Amino acid sequence: MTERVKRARLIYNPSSGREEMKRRLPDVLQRLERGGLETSTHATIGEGDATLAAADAVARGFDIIIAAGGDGTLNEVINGMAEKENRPPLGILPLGTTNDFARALNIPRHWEGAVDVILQQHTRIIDVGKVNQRYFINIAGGGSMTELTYEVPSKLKTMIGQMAYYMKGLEKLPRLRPIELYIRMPEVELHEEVMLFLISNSNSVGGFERLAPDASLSDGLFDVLILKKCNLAEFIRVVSLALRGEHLSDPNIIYLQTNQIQVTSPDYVQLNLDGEFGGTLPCMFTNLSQHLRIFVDETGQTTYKNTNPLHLKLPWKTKAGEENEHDEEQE
Ligand SMILES: Nc1ncnc2c1ncn2[C@@H]1O[C@H](COP(=O)(O)OP(=O)(O)OP(=O)(O)O)[C@@H](O)[C@H]1O
Repeated sequence: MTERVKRARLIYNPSSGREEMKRRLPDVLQRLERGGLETSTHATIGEGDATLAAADAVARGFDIIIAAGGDGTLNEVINGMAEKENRPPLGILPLGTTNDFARALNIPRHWEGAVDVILQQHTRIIDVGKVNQRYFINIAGGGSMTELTYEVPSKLKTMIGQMAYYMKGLEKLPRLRPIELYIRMPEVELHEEVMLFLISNSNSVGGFERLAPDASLSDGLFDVLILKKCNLAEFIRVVSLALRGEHLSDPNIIYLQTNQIQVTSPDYVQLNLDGEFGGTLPCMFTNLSQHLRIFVDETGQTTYKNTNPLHLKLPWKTKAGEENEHDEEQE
């Protein structure tokens, strides 16, 4: 009996990164189709649209959802899926500016490699963070500099990419100020003046690849990093230590793991969720352990080596119902 062809819903943000998806869409669709995935698309039109599109794709019974764009688009898609009972596996085409989450999962930055990872159909189950009624998969945070990611205008990111974040960061440096936080976890309670706090699910955040070195995407725990009140010189020193992954022993840093954390403040504190504005404190963060399946490369290596033709082991039959040749990928 011929296996049913799998149906995928590709939700893409045409404005992400350097607008690569606009140019690549026909190639992406052709590669997915040739790999046996019958794919329809939804181009997002603005904030929140990817959430609606993802919820709609779950309701319509798609076998696979694919999010193409940056961390913001990915976060919106997850928000449309996380509440649902039957959550199809999620593919990621990292076409944004930073793509922290894809980096943490070793998903190739190149569109062909990323499509091939989906076609291999190997998934990894990961934790999802819930904060009040919203969700994140990579990081939540508040305090100095954490507003950076949503304050940088999309146009500037299209023009100069990652550099836009550095420019905005420098602009904000002289205005650093501490916030007063009450932090409650099952293990400990803290009352501190802090520069910033980060609640991380992965170890790759904002281009800092060793920010939370013990973070695992599927251990049911958040890694909590708190930078205590300090002056500008200390702040810059800790940031440069963090770039090398050497910040954890600094006396200004508190580093903990937990599955639940409540954060309140008498100050007005905005929240950053996966790079997007996520409301304000107070917040309760809960780790939804092993909540979502994501397509990743089985070997942990980048699969993309060359352009066409496809030389993949496909775990399902193609649209025509033909057996796959199970070619080994070739150099
Ligand atoms: N058609 C659109 N035009 C402009 N903005 C859009 C459109 N569709 C969605 N958006 C908004 O763009 C935001 C940011 O997009 P996304 O994160 O995908 O790309 P990016 O900002 O380039 O990358 P990164 O987040 O990795 O820096 C989304 O959260 C969404 O609200």
